[in-house]
Amino acid sequence: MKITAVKTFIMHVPVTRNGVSDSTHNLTHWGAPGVIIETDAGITGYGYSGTHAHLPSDRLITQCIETCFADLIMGRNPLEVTALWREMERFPPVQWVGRGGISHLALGAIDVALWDIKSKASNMPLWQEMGGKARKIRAYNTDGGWLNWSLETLVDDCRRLVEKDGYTGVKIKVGSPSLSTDIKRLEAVRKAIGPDVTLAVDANGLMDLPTAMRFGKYLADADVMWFEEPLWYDDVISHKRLAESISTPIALGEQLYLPHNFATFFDAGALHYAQPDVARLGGITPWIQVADMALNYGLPVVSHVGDMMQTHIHTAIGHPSNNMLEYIPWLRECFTDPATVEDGYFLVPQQPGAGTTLRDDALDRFGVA
Ligand SMILES: O=C(NO)[C@H](O)[C@H](O)[C@H](O)CO
Ligand SMILES: [Mg+2]
Repeated sequence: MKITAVKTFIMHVPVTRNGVSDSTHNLTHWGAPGVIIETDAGITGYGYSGTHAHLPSDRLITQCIETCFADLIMGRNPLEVTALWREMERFPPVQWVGRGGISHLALGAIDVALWDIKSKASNMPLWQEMGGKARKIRAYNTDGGWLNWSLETLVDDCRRLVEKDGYTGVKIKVGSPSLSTDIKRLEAVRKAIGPDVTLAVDANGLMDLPTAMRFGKYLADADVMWFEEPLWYDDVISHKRLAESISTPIALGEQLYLPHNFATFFDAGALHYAQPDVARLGGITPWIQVADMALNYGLPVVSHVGDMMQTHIHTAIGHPSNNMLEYIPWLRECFTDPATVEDGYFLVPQQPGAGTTLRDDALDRFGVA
């Protein structure tokens, strides 16, 4: 099989109530800069990364695909996924300008598209291509917990997700201007959802170490399952100190671009829930490396969903380190096989491929130049 065409796209899709915030970001749309790879076998692969729909930087990602990586893979056999990933990841001119960031968001889109082709060529869903078997993955919902929600909306949304929609886990954003506000919101949500529902909090990297340490007591009292991205993303030492001073487990990974970054955090004992994201790490190929590492440290993987679950529901089923996955519904109308939750668990995808095949109308509806 040979690659015959590499075409890029950018989609910007509206988020819930047309605007969500966490401690660090405000966004009206989710960005999906991606790639469509055609082959001489008539099999087409789709892959994309996840951004905050900032068009100039989205264009840097698609330009990196078009001008830096496309020539490396044109005419090549797409089934040689790990070899092609290695060549692109260690392509000297690109490696020189950035191991991580834009080059890895671009690489991730391509690698996912190649795994999409590989799975379609085997006529299998990716989770089966990875050697997995059909199994239930529990969902937790982030979409009711945004920091710009009023206290009333936050409590109503989280209660509805549990009582009406059947979720057994929710996550809320923290990192308000004052810790007392975070504590009030945390306690109100725990009261509304009851003691048995999984509750996680996510600071998106905002807090300093003493504030996060102070918050630890309240997290324990509210039986919070994990404290996500409490501190600045690259600060291994402080995460290690925090992990040693509070009882609530630390979760992070959505901002880590390299398997080596995870190795450093694992080795330091600075995280407990690993959240690798194929859309940020450079694809499924390095995601498997990180998930294998986590397994051997006895640490669970609960991926961040920069892809809005389409590929991560496959990798979660396909890798034994995963039993749970984030759910955010924003991109469901873009795909032929949208990730779906019923009674708190993800349905097992049946279509061959990596879950990334676009509906015919997706680019007309959400495509931006
Ligand atoms: O942290 C997250 N999930 O765990 C969310 O992806 C971010 O909050 C969104 O990208 C909005 O910035
Ligand atoms: Mg997060």
